[in-house]
Amino acid sequence: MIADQAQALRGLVADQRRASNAPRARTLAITSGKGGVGKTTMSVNLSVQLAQMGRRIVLIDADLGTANADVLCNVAPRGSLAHVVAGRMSLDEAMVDAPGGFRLVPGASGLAQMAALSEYERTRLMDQMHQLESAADLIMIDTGAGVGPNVLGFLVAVDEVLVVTTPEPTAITDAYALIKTLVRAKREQNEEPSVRVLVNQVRDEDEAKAVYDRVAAVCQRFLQITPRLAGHVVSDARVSLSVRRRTPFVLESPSSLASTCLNRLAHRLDRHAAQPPGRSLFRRMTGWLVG
Ligand SMILES: Nc1ncnc2c1ncn2[C@@H]1O[C@H](COP(=O)(O)OP(=O)(O)OP(=O)(O)O)[C@@H](O)[C@H]1O
Repeated sequence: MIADQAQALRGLVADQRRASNAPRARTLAITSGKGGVGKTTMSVNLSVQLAQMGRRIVLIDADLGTANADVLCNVAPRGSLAHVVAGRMSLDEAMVDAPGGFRLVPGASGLAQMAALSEYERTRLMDQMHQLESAADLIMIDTGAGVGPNVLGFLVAVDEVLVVTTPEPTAITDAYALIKTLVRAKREQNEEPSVRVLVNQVRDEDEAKAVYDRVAAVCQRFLQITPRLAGHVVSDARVSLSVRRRTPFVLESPSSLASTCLNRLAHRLDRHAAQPPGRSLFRRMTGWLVG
């Protein structure tokens, strides 16, 4: 049985090598050091905004602790990442159409640690992820907060990491701790991560710039990297209202200050996404998933 699975995996890797020149989606993980900073709210609204700009967006809710993107979007999940991992559904079957035109793979709060998956489960997840790469322009992965093994595996595998923080000192400290862990993990593979910082719940652009400067200064001093500023989103009562109404704020209040910020962020990320991608998500995940 194990020999069969290993053979299947080798076949899969060979297939992907052959297909490595095919166009593929860029991959972006949205993460945070501290919980509750607005990571999921930003993931959902960014997905809506980019979809409305004509991009094919898939958002995977990989927050295994508190998966709730489906709740924010008010969609009824047919299945989740747990069903995909268990082999009961394909990623395509688990995906649901979400508001604004993006597709969502609902999360699975009860899913075991990725590190604890069996070889069959890992192989299956890799295969499914790879199939997705040619069916989307951008795959966004909403990870859990902090730097557990599940989160780190995704962060190391994607093209780019968007770290969400607020001006709270604890959120800033935790954002730095997460970037530090990511930099170390990437350097073990002789790579440098591409990190952007999104400052959420600020008064204005000046406050966002001050928060970014603090994060960038410690990163430069202790890690010798300079993360880029992706943008900011102001603290806006319409955001929490839209969360309660389970409608993305960029749809419910398109002319609000928060929506203006989100729009700017989406255009900036989209410009960046136009650049040619590097290694595929599948290839990057191989090391992590094969273990
Ligand atoms: N820009 C903003 N203005 C006002 N409220 C906001 C803003 N961004 C997020 N919030 C509020 O912060 C709360 C937490 O947001 P969210 O659930 O997206 O955080 P999270 O980082 O994904 O949390 P978790 O760690 O639990 O996954 C929500 O109630 C949301 O309404």
